[in-house]
Amino acid sequence: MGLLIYNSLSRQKEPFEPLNPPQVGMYVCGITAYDYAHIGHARSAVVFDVIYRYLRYRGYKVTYVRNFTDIDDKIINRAQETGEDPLRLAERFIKAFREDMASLKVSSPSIEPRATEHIPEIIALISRLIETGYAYESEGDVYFAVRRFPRYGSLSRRSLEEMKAGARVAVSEKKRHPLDFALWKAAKPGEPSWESPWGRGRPGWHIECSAMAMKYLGKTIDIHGGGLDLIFPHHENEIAQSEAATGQTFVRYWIHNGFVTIREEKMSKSLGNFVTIRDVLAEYHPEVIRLFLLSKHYRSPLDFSPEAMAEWQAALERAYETMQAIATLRASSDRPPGRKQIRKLGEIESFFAHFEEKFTEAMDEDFNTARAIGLFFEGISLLNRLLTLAGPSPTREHERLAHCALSRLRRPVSQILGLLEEDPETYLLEERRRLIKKLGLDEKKIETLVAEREAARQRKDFAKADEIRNRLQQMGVVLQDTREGTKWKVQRPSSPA
Ligand SMILES: Nc1ncnc2c1ncn2[C@@H]1O[C@H](COP(=O)(O)OP(=O)(O)OP(=O)(O)O)[C@@H](O)[C@H]1O
Ligand SMILES: [Zn+2]
Repeated sequence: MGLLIYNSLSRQKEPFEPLNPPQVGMYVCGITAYDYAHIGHARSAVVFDVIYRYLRYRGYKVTYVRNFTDIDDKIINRAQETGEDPLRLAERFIKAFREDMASLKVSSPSIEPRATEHIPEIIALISRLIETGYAYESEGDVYFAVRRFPRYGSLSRRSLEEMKAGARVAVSEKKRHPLDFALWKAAKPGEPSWESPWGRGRPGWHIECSAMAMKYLGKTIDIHGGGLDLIFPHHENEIAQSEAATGQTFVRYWIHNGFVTIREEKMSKSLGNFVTIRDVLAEYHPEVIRLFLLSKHYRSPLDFSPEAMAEWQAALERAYETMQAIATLRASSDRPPGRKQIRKLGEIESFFAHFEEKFTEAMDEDFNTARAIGLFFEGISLLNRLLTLAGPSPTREHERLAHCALSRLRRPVSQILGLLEEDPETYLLEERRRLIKKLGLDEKKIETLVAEREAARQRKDFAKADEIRNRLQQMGVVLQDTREGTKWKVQRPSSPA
């Protein structure tokens, strides 16, 4: 079966059939650049990054457009508070957002248009809406007349009356209907503004997305995405503006991601309950953040908490430990494995032979990353079982199977989810350093003690060696004597021994 996508418009899963396969046009509403992005914004970016990666993996040629809103009330208000030029302020936060995305290994969209660079397209679209009677000018503003568009409300499935009651829209003398929304706003003193047929002013928020989406992707686009909060009014308005102007279907599949919540409440700047991507990057490896963000189906709510982060951090560390153990596994015995072992190894081999198929089946079901991640960890458990079966003297068969299984596990996990892309040794060292810092330990001191114990063992002073081992243990440092010398690890306070 092919890819199924839950379409917010029909409220059901539909087979994905782009208009002109293998081309796919995808537009996602990006940030309004007036502050550092929070982990809710990161979810939207990472979810659509994985959708973008998966469509390409499935052979589609995707043009992915994600905009920057670089002129808006929120930007102007913030700039007034800081005394900065609004366009400079937006530029600063766009730069910061790009840095955050690079850290999180979010692939760059094909095009990242900005509202202020598309004023002529926006003006042309508004002019067309006025000509066809869908929009009207009022004292230098231009509004969209929602009553002229009978399908208004089809995405959120609400009537004008229900929307009016729910949205608590500002009543304005300038508007013919309370739900009419601004396409163009007359300039106020001191605000950035552009020339237009209606005098100087600036575009409203909704029209920029219609203008930019249609400029780069045509009148009908395959996928349009954004967070759940954008369904009404933003996406409802985008449909009205675009379809009124072209007479054609604007979007074939609407995809909306659920919220990152904090104690069950939407993480948002206005509520002040947010944690920036930067804050989280200071504490966790980017792959831990990606893993957390993909750990639930993209439409479900996802609660952010230090406990949840610690859980995924420990899980990913175990996966890298397994990878490291397999990377260093070398056959030390020439004999073939015993009969009982052969059966068990056969089961493991069969799981990995079908791994990619099962993984894509999960992703085909409306990008079910939660199920794909479940498979990933099932694979890690099986690799650990394989390591146990291999024991201290692995055969060539163990070595072959371990390496083959790991590469089969790693391929889709890395290509589609953007995980397991680090060198395991480097990853584990980095995580150890992070933990040492968090626990306030002294790495140099630990290294010295480990070396002193090694020296005591060499001169067969076992009492001294044991004493040092105990001291290290009290600090949470666990020693492992291997053929390549003594290795050490810091125990995570909450993790079981
Ligand atoms: N808590 C969240 N969880 C998931 N997605 C979110 C969350 N907050 C915002 N988004 C999504 O991130 C994208 C960029 O959002 P935008 O910059 O418009 O947010 P905002 O409304 O300014 O943020 P806030 O809601 O914090 O005020 C949008 O697709 C939006 O739906
Ligand atoms: Zn938008």
